[in-house]
Amino acid sequence: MSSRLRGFEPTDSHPNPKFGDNKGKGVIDLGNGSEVIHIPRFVPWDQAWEWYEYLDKEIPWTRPMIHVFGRSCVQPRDTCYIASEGLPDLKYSGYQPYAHSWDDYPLLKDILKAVHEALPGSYFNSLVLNRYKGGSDYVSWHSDDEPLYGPTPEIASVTLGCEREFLLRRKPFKRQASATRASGQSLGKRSRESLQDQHSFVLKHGSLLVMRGYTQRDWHHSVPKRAKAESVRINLTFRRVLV
Ligand SMILES: O=C(O)CCC(=O)C(=O)O
Ligand SMILES: [Fe+2]
Repeated sequence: MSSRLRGFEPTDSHPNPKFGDNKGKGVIDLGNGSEVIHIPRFVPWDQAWEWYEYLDKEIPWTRPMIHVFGRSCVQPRDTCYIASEGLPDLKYSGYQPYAHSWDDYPLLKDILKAVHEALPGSYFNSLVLNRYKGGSDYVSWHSDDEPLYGPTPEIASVTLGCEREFLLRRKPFKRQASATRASGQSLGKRSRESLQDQHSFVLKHGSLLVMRGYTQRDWHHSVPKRAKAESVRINLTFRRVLV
């Protein structure tokens, strides 16, 4: 078994070798204008491994110092930032990543094209890459609600390599909304479902997950530590910086 397959088995095959095999696509209505789309088999298995190998080797990964709750720490995963020219700078957790050019990584342009094709009407001009070297690398609870993305950002996230759990947790309700929730018996089944406070997704090799609408305003997300995740996961989150 090749080393890249350690810990992975292709549990489902790809009958359709094209991108955007939407079979198994799930749309999850989180309520109040927030929505998640999950396409478990966005990229064919072998193609996804080619992308993984290239990115693992070619991307100038860094592990910067960040500042959260008044403390400095090393970000618990590798990262890299790509952005089109002329966009305002991204800054998060006191860190301003250097914006690399799409032109230096032609494969990223191909991946961007595939994502645009899977999501008609979308337009992404920047990309945050993450590399989780094992189960002790993680991203803690946060939302990508920086003003430069606007009030309803669409964020498309591609997973390559080791599968990891992705959690969404509703931010605390505002007073009026929680009163509505407390009187839950008057709500229909669909409304009650949409008031679920936490969702979990297993993001597999080659999958695509999209957060839309008010998901960044109303929900936090995280990729928690997992002792059993022994190998590397690369994640690409495509975003649109407003100009
Ligand atoms: O790795 C993931 O699936 C999520 C990464 C993330 O939330 C981020 O880069 O903001
Ligand atoms: Fe995020």
